[in-house]
Amino acid sequence: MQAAATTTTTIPTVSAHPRAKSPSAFFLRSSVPCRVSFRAAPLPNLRATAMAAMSQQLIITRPDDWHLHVRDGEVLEAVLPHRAIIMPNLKPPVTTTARAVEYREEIMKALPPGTSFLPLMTLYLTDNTSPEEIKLARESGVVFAVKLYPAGATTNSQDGVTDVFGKCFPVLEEMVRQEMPLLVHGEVTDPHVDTFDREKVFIDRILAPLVQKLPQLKIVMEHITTMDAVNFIESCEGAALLLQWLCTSALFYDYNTFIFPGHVAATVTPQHLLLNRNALFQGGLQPHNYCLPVLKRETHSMSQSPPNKKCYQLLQMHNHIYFVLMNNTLINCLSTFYPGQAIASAVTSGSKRYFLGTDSAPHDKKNKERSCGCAGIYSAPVALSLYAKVFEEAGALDKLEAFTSFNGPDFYGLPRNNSKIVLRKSAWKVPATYRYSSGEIVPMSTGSTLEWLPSDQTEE
Ligand SMILES: O=C1C[C@@H](C(=O)O)NC(=O)N1
Repeated sequence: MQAAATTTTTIPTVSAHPRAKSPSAFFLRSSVPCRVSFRAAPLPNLRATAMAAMSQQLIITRPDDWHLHVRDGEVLEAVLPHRAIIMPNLKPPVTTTARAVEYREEIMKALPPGTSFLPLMTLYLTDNTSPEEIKLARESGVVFAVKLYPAGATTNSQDGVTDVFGKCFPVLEEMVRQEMPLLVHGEVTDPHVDTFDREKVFIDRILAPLVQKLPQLKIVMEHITTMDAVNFIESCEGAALLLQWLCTSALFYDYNTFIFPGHVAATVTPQHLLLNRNALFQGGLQPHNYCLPVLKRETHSMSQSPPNKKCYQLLQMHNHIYFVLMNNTLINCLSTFYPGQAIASAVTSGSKRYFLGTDSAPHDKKNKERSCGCAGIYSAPVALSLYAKVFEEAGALDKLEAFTSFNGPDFYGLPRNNSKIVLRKSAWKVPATYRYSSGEIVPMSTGSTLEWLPSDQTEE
């Protein structure tokens, strides 16, 4: 089982906010520009002095979470954070605007008075969702996006979509008209496709054709796990840039009349940056590292060595050419030449196409450890420390804030948060479990020591 499980902590609650010193407290409230400062701490007061290890700190704009599961009932109260896109895969799922409005109220009721938290609600797309529902969703002012789960792809996805083009196309067209983003769990569920290939096949069969058919649709590929996904995102970006360049050149008149496939972005979880599939089997079966999409090969995630930025830049350049040539072989060759750390390289490169989405998915410990355990990793309390670790190891701490706090709101056309948080270079131990009223939840990196400690910016 997991490494050293020694301490237990009460699960961080919203009421702990905004002055809480819990590592989870970084996630709350909203609001504009920023400053990343990396500096020697001035030891402003006694508390700071007590933090002997504190020698560096980062002040960044308060992050958001663009992919979060807060559940309902007791777990909802236990895990609620900040401004976040709230996933709709409850039991039963949030398939209508009316239910989304209700669920939002439940979330707001779970907040202590005075807490400013903005839940951005989503609709769960089914084969039977109607274009009228999308209009209602837009009119409600509450529903922010629509989530596509291929039926059977993950937790509570049995009511998801069975045939995107056959059953949902009119709805997707309406989403374009309503400027409603589509959030995608990008895995096919075809039993003949190997679990580890499901993301790649989804891109080939669904996502690439969808971008071609509806290039105006804003799409976020959630929790990407493979180099294939990075290539896809870069290809869309490359094609958009190239078309823009061609159209602004003397050959074409008004490039605004053309539609660019530049509306595709991705969220990335801490686990898909830091862990590979070995983490599922190290020293025995590790249910708390099981999530969907499942962890992938080392070549897709982070390695011990820092990602090679030169390789990434080359890959990006070739991708742009590739998109023009539409030649699959070329990209496959490139994957052979530049293997490894695809996701970490992309995320830490400074590209605006990637942003923070933890997919933090709490399940009670007993539901994770039973004979058929649930998929989902509870990362909310540790996520920011882990993202900081990835950027630090890549020598790219100066790009952390864009990933956590700018790229998401910029892509969605929302204001950036005003408030700041502090990340101190100060070792802290992740509790073995977080308790809530009916049980306990094991967090990612349980029992281990992390180096970046987030908290609200309360002084100076
Ligand atoms: O997409 C998802 C859903 C999530 C959950 O538990 O809701 N758990 C996962 O591992 N992946």
